[in-house]
Amino acid sequence: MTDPSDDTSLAEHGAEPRDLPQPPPLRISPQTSLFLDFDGTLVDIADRPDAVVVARQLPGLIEALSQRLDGRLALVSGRSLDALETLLGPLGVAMAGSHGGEFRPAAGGEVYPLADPLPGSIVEDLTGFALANGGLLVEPKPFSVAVHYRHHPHARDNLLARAEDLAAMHGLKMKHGKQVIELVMPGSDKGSAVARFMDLPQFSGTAPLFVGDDVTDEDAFRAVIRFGGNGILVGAMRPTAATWRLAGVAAVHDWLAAALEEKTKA
Ligand SMILES: O=P(O)(O)OC[C@H]1O[C@H](O[C@H]2O[C@H](CO)[C@@H](O)[C@H](O)[C@H]2O)[C@H](O)[C@@H](O)[C@@H]1O
Repeated sequence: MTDPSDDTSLAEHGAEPRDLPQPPPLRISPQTSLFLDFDGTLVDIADRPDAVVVARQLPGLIEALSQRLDGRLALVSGRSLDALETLLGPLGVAMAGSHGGEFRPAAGGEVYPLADPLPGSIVEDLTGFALANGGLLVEPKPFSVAVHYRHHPHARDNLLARAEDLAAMHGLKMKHGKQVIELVMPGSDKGSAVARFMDLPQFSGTAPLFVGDDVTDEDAFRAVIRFGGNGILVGAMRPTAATWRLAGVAAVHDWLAAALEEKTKA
């Protein structure tokens, strides 16, 4: 581990927080709805965004759970919806992408913007910065842009400063994920995406669970609590609004798969 943002910020908060218990088994019931983050939750973090390995059984597992939950499952990711479908295939589940900027309420249905498009000048500015600083990876998305410094740790502080300036100049939100700085259009985050899903008839009145690993998932953890649900942190313990914790991606897969097995046995 080379960067504290991979191990989201024990250092920033000083004292080590008390650990969280494991979640109870996931129950397939009309009161359950499920929101899943992608990177660090369903796939392990890799060197580059396009280098993640999607487990062969993962798309089928997500679709089967969504079917068993009668559509009360959504992926809520910082990635664009296009990037998610490139990696997972044309998945028949609800999704929100670009940190909540892109909202697709139904499998294969229309995509609604929850924010204004990111001005092209922001991507141009950051692309210039990336070239001038050794070639950082710039990942433009419809409502946000990510600049990855995983292979250029020396550029982190200058990138943070540049992104802070751009955020202040253009009224954008800045997010510091796992060795990535993202500028996001205001008006959407993972919490507002969860709230939009909870307005839909199939999610309404359920106790939502959100499973995520990153600091950008904290908005969603707080949102599910407002709806009477709980957050599940994935990975190492850190200060969090989550209630429970799973150790890593493999533990998430096991927890999800066990719910299907339980249902099959019932
Ligand atoms: O909300 P998520 O689904 O967790 O997406 C968060 C960001 O994930 C991706 O970047 C992270 O994963 C990469 C692949 O493991 C890794 O190389 C990078 O360092 C991580 O920051 C993705 O590229 C971003 O667009 C997402 O916002």
